[in-house]
Amino acid sequence: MPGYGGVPSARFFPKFTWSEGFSITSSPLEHAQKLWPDDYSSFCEVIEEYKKITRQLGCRLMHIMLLSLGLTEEEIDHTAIGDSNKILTSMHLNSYPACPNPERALGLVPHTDPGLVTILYQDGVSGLQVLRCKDGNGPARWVTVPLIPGTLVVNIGDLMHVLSNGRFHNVLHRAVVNRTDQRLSAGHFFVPPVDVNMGPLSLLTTGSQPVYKSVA
Ligand SMILES: O=C(O)CCC(=O)C(=O)O
Ligand SMILES: [Fe+2]
Repeated sequence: MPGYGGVPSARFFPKFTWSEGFSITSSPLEHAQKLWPDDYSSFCEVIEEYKKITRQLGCRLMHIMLLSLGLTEEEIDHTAIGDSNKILTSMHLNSYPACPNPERALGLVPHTDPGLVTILYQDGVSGLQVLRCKDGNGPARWVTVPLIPGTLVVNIGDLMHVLSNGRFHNVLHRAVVNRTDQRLSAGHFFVPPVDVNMGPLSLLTTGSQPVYKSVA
């Protein structure tokens, strides 16, 4: 749902979620006008500009990812995400206020992003964690993503995992909160056009079984 609100998946999780957010599907104008009737235009301008630039970045990144899988430019054109003009995106702005009891709360429950890729901006406070699988150094554990000023985080979503036949891994992640600082983040989510079937790229499954079925 566009506009101000909480995180829908929070209902299914035993811990309290300590966050609020603002979802933007097309233009933020209508909802921003309601929240800040006298002072919405600079917010909308910044969001539109950020969306435009990160949209180009996300589409370019996905193109490079497909090239890295061995597809030619022509083969990319024929994939479900070959026409970048048809890629759909939405944004979610997250606020995690300082929390008096951070051990008992999470900002965002563990999840994978459902789409292709997500470009995530974090302000100056860390809190994003990814689940590192069990390895020689120990059992599965949550690892905080280091906050590097001036950088964006790119998450691989479920549909990119499927499209690449499991070559690009979607990552289970969550957001933790802390006692002293509010944290802000902004996710820009990329999904395929609505009318396409998403399955493993046939070029990646010749000679072997697709790991995933197509999803509509
Ligand atoms: O706030 C964060 O660092 C994570 C946000 C996130 O995972 C999401 O919005 O899907
Ligand atoms: Fe996420």
